[in-house]
Amino acid sequence: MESTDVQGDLAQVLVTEEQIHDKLRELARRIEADYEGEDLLLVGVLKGAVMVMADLSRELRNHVEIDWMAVSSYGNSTKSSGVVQIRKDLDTPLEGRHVLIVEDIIDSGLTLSWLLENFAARGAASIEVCALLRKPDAAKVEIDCRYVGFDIPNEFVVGYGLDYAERYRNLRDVAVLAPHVYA
Ligand SMILES: O=P(O)(O)OC[C@H]1O[C@H](OP(=O)(O)OP(=O)(O)O)[C@H](O)[C@@H]1O
Ligand code: HPA
Ligand SMILES: [Mg+2]
Repeated sequence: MESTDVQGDLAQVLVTEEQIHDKLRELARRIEADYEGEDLLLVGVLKGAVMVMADLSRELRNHVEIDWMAVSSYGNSTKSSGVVQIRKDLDTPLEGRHVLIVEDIIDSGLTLSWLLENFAARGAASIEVCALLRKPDAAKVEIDCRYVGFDIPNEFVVGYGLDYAERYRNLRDVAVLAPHVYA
């Protein structure tokens, strides 16, 4: 039978639940100040950004709307296919809106670079990015990200929304996936 020992699949916890929540609180205070008096449209990138959106949005005390875009480029792999596929588009027109894209991770940067280009064509008043995690050593394109939670090493991580083959999204911490799981 397949192993059910989730902890045995993890090499090391990188960011704990508590560190995540402290950081999101800190980022929320900056976002509130930067968008004071503005209506903000938060756009979460499904599926990975679900946890960040849930926790960040509840920290914010200004008026916000929430919409979702579903894109995928990793499939069941630990490497980006480089091809971003839209699985669900926004319900909201971006024309004249202040948009904050909420992401779990910037790895190669290909997903966000594609999304930023796609959104720019829709006439938003402003577009910024908030990402909980970023891997500086994995960047294939540079992304201008105003709100970054943690810079992490170039290793495949799971938890807090991040998956490998759709598993591990429900873990509370962010951890490095043990190589034996995908080797
Ligand atoms: O910077 P990149 O190399 O493009 O990687 C980052 C993207 O990859 C992951 O999504 P994925 O395609 O795995 O879809 P998912 O969110 O449904 O897991 C993650 O949630 C980001 O959206
Ligand atoms: O390190 C990662 N883990 C899970 N999903 C991802 N998508 C891009 N990078 C990662
Ligand atoms: Mg994924």
